[in-house]
Amino acid sequence: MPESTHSATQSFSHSTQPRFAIIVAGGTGTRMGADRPKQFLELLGEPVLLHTLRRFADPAVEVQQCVVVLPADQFETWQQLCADFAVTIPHAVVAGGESRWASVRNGLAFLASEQAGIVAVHDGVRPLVSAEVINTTYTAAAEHGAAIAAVPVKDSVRGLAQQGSYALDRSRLRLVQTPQCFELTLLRRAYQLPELPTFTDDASVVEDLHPIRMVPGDYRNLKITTPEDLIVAEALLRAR
Ligand SMILES: Nc1ccn([C@@H]2O[C@H](COP(=O)(O)OP(=O)(O)OP(=O)(O)O)[C@@H](O)[C@H]2O)c(=O)n1
Ligand SMILES: C[C@](O)(CO)[C@H](O)COP(=O)(O)O
Repeated sequence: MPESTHSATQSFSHSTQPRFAIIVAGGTGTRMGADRPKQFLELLGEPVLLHTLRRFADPAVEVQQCVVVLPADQFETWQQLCADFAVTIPHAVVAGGESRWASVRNGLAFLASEQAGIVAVHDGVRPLVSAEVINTTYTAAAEHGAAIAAVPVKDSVRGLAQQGSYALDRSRLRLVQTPQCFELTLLRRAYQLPELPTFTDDASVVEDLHPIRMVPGDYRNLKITTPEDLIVAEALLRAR
């Protein structure tokens, strides 16, 4: 596998490659409006972030190294939660940045530069991700260089016009989830580019360098963003 290339696309080995995970939990959860960042709120008695970390510690997923990105002022909170919940899952903790983009960049910088393999970026607030979705995304990225989980749009969708609105063809749209998996050197190159003002996900950082493969996500893999998401997430966890 080339360490770096100037061509628009690279070809990647189909063989099993080492797997790394960056779990981004460096946000403050303004839309949740809770008394603490939403990654520390409890679902069925355990912090959201602990549920998420467990998903990546599942032996069925075979992740070699897991990096958790946290707000710099929340290290002690997490340390205390790990003690309270007797967490023994090995993971590194790295300080996040002002934006999700900066948090991913910091997580990436932690992974040793000589490492090669596939890295998953996953939201710390998507605690319901299944081993199947994680494995499918890693496998597709090992084959194609870049793969993300996504689901078809179920509702009708309209765009905003200067006056009124217009219908969009939902069959050509997908809702993007995490994990988003990439060949490590590709993601490193992408995160050397300037931060996009429209940034919301890693695929948008990589797409100018390499095509993004979409693999089936899961409607249950919801992102906890606003208070009603906690109710749905608890119901889904109970149904597991
Ligand atoms: N500076 C940031 C901002 C976000 N995230 C993480 O990116 C994921 C998705 O972001 P989002 O749901 O927007 O989380 P928050 O930024 O915390 O929420 P809000 O936008 O409502 O403030 C979350 O796991 C969040 O912790 C991060 O690591 N660093
Ligand atoms: C990456 C992501 O989860 C894809 O849906 C999402 O874009 C991140 O959430 P944000 O609220 O836009 O930061």
